[in-house]
Amino acid sequence: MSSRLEGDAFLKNIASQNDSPLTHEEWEQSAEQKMKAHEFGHIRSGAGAEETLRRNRSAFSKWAILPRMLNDVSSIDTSITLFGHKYAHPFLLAPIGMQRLAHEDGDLASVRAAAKWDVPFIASTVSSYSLEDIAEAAGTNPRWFQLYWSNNEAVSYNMLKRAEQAGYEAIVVTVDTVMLGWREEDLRNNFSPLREGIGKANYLNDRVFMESLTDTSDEGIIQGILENIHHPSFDWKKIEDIKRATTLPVLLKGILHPDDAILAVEAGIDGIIVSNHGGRQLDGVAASLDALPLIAEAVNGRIPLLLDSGIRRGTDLVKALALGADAVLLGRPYIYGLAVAGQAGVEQVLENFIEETRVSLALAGIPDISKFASIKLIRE
Ligand SMILES: Cc1cc2nc3c(=O)[nH]c(=O)nc-3n(C[C@H](O)[C@H](O)[C@H](O)COP(=O)(O)O)c2cc1C
Ligand SMILES: O=C(O)C(=O)c1ccccc1
Repeated sequence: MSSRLEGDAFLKNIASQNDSPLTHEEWEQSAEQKMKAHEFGHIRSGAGAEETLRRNRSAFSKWAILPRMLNDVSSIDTSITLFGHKYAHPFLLAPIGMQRLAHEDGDLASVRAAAKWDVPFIASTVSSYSLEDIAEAAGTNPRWFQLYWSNNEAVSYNMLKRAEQAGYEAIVVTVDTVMLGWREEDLRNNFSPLREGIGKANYLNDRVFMESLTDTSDEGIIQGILENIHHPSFDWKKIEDIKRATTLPVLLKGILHPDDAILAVEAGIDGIIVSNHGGRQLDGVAASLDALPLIAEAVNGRIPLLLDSGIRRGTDLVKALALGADAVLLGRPYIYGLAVAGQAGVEQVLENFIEETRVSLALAGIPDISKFASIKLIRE
């Protein structure tokens, strides 16, 4: 796939000869054509009646930007600093499990594409390749590790240690998935990628997990994963334990209520990812964009706020940052790139997102991200 954009963005956009999909909707359509219906359905769908999935998009169109003019935007600095690390762009790749559903090379292709554009990658607990293999493919590119708590706590702590040893820079603890949401698409198709072993790499590589099994057949391993990943007794006490167990910054992913954001700050948490898991967990909850202003007010700058669920283009990023986010996560869009064309597809999706973000920041009058306070949004 040839590069759409090289050199000056304006001239490049006009001269583009690239015939790959452009919008998120086009990538989604191409992915649907390539994939088996139940596999595509697992990625696309939300929980329940998909109210939240739809709301994640409509929330963005309810806000309109009041850009600033005459700010000299000839050079745009998109870099941000989180936990003492400087990152080139104000976005990261969201943790998405079982990427082998989309492409054989799975997470390895995604992390290589991320490395090409200096975009940090968040590896999932239920990845298709182990966190060590993903780290090796990342090379020097920054990566974070997303932890799903295991009922066998020793497995969780061992995964934390492995992530530290493999050079991960932060731990993302997902708190909205103590059990899977009511996923009607998967129920209809009787499909569970976890049951098919597509997300087992981190467990196979975990000495503590493997030694805990009485039955180490394929079936015994899957059973062990299912028993560990269903963790309804997860609570704030364990969050404090996790915080004590690692030297890395710890973020909570899946916070929507401002009071939970305050508890997170009080527990010494280093960052919050405002998220509703892409509408895949509790249906009917607020769009993360709508929860963000309340959380920003409660947290009052004490720790960084990230946001995901519904980010599809550069202008979405501008709105999220204007409402108080320090950075956003890109989810389904890069998985569709992966499904359509492997690493090259993810590279193309990221390149378009980076370039649209750059143009959007320039036209909003924001030459560098620290100037965000100057732009306003109005609610339609
Ligand atoms: C197929 C799929 C798998 C996911 N797996 C994980 C996961 O393993 N861990 C996690 O914390 N979030 C997971 N998520 C949620 C994403 O990290 C992110 O919150 C969500 O995709 C954001 O919504 P969006 O993709 O619509 O923008 C998954 C999402 C999808 C679509
Ligand atoms: O599909 C998901 O959204 C997800 O996060 C997940 C987590 C564990 C097992 C299967 C899916």
